[in-house]
Amino acid sequence: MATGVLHLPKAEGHTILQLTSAYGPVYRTIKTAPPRDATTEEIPFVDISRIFDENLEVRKAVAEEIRVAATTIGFFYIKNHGIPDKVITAAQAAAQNFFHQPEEIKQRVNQANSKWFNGWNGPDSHRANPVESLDYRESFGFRYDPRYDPSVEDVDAIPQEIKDGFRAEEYCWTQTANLPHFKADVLEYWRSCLALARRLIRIFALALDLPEDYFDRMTSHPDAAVALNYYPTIPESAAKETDVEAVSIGSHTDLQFFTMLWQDQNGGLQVLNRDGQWLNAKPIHGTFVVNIGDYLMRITNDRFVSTVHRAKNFTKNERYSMPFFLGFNFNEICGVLPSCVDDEYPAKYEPISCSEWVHLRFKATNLEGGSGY
Ligand SMILES: O=C(O)CCC(=O)C(=O)O
Ligand SMILES: [Fe+2]
Repeated sequence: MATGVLHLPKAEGHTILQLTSAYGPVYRTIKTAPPRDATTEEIPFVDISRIFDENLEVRKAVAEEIRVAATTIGFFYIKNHGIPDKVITAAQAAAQNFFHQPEEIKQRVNQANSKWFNGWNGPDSHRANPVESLDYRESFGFRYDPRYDPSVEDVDAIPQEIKDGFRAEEYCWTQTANLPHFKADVLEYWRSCLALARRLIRIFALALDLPEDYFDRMTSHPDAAVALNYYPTIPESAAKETDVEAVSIGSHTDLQFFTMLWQDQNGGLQVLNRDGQWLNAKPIHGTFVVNIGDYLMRITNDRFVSTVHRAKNFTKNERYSMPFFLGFNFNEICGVLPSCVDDEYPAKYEPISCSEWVHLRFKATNLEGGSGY
């Protein structure tokens, strides 16, 4: 797959990076200069305690900060997000307990047995980017289940067309029941992220000059997934390889609306800016990193950018991250948003359902994608 890349023209100090997208392979020119730390101008901090303010003008001010970040780098940190430390710590401990188990126990919940990409991905099972190394990563992922969503009063009353899109599998919990707190702690994290994401999506609506509740109906039963990522140290021998770059998770864009990523203090997340320079998005205690996904980029007519990122763990420690991915209800069909078209910029894309979108990307990836859905 990498061979096609070599025929593309390269400028001095640059190289070409191939990426997978729902539209097929795409290419970016990137600098060969080593990654450098992002400045706060490049990846800004947004204090989101203000999204709970009663005053619309205050919420609009937050939306404006998010609009600027979303239209430039496509990444920002959120602070004062209100998710209690103890919820995060418990979920991270649950992840650690899970990944530290012998392989035969993790095999019980192997994603290979799943219909819908739930469960455990073992070492060497995924390659997020076709021209980089296999991911030095294990992960555990699970998807929206209305029974665990506190905003759902009556699961039976959910319309059939929405139910048809549910992709949860209970085996994630029955096959991990040997860890007594795993299900409770991981689901508590998922629920906290879901509640925050539902508030944030209203600020995204404001940032797009839409009524604040514009996306509410489309996210009543959303494709909301958590991945627990476990990254062992990349072995030195792999780091020395020159023909293929060793990565913890290869260069990719996330697929859906937006992602909220908690990462531990080890560092390793890198974000590709518009100049093709890799920036370290260093861990900052008490924050999440939020990034725009491909679906949001599409429905904003490319105004909001879905930015390439990857992770590399070259520390001596094992690294954990816990992204929460938000998409629309699976049956929801969305075209380019009314506020993102005008005479000068007509809609570039047809309406597409969330499920079709996910399907396209999985097809393009040969099911080798990152956890970024
Ligand atoms: O672990 C990280 O820092 C990034 C993870 C990620 O990009 C993903 O899971 O989609
Ligand atoms: Fe990602």
